[in-house]
Amino acid sequence: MDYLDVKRDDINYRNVYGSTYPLMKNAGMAVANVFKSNFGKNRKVLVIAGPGNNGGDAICAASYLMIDNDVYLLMIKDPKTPEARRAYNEYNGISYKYDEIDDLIKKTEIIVDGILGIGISGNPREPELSIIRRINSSGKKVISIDVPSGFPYESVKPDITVTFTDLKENMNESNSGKIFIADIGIGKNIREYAGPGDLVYLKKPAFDSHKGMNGVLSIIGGSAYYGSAVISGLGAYSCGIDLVKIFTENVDIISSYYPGLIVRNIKNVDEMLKSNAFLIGPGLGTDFDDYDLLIRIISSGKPVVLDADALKIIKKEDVKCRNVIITPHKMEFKIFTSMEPSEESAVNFSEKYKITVLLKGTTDIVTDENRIMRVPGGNARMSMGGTGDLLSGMVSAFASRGVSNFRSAVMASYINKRVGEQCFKEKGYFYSITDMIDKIPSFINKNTFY
Ligand SMILES: NC(=O)C1=CN([C@@H]2O[C@H](COP(=O)(O)OP(=O)(O)OC[C@H]3O[C@@H](n4cnc5c(N)ncnc54)[C@H](O)[C@@H]3O)[C@@H](O)[C@H]2O)[C@@H](O)CC1
Repeated sequence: MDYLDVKRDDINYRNVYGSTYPLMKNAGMAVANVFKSNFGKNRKVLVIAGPGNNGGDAICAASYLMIDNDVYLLMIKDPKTPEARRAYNEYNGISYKYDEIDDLIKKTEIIVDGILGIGISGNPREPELSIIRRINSSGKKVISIDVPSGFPYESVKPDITVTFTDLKENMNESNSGKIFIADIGIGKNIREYAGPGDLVYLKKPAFDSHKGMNGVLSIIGGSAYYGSAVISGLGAYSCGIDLVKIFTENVDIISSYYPGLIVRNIKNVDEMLKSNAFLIGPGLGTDFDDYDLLIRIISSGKPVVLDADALKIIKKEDVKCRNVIITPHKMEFKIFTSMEPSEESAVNFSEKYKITVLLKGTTDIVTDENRIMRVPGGNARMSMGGTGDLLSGMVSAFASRGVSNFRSAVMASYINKRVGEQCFKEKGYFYSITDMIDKIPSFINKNTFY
């Protein structure tokens, strides 16, 4: 688990329950419970709280620890987040300021470290760095909250770390002491169902970006249905990527649709293979006969999304252990996998073939060999032609921007469902695919770059 995973969970929890404060209280209680089982009670405890939610957890822990210990709460700075402020307002004990730290350390037997959690960016600055060093040279027992403060840079060396939900990247006993993993109440309904938090994986383009840095996508299609490749291309552009190139036999026709699309003859393989990701299938037709080209693309090692007719042409054996995402509806799933379409089949297939599966339905299922995510919603109008092309365009766009296959599929599915719902609200059963495309940029813009 890394910072983005935690952020994702928090946003989705807040989206469902309104506030993450219950998680903070549970985190504080988990720390107090681990404290009690390791150090007993009637101890002199210094709880050091930073300004973020890690500090909020520390304040909540102090509230629970006060019940059967002497607690000194040291606030390094004023709490900055709404949850940490609430924890501080509800705290009934006395709190101390940074300049009293040396006296407080002397007085105490055990230090609870809630200075910096997983929200750290860069090496700890002052005064946090000095506090980390003071703690390490104090000789006191230390229990860290979520991660040792400063981690993964110069950090507290605790005896114990109570971490939440799952181990954080690169944590081990030599940098974190004895590790306890606490469940703080992020249930399956948050972990396995998509929400706006699933958009955290899209990175903001660098200020000095130049053309091609933020995704170049090759679409192989448009041989039989010209518009399908165009819809995928427009969907991809709506996700903020730099270049969308369509490789097809029908260059003149497809070029006439939209000036932003780069349309090339399918024989320009060298140019095609320079992209960051590929989408094979929209409008490709089942008569497409250059199988060697498709295998060359799949063997490139870059992310490849297979949709529509590609799922009728390409054999499942040829995608095994490849960097591939498939986006079938139920019938395509059946044709491609020879399995009855269901959540269980999608999971089994992705485990066996080690690829990402996005099985479309009233609830989309996204699964790779390790995880599953469900994306419910949408409406009956989404059975119109083009919604699948739009979805696969978005999946491949995110993959071209360096988002992992699983996260690209979840993000695209979530956006597709919500945008379809927005259109339904405005136009009922009478909206069109271009209505959906038009709504994508503002939806993404509203839900990214926290
Ligand atoms: N889903 C979860 O796992 C939950 C996690 N919670 C806690 O929330 C923490 C993350 O909270 P936040 O995102 O508020 O982040 P943190 O509290 O870890 O840190 C953010 C604060 O540190 C400052 N900061 C960042 N880098 C710094 C540096 N290099 N030197 C000095 N100061 C620096 C920032 O200005 C900000 O005030 C987790 O570690 C965990 O303790 C809980 O509150 C509840 C839910």
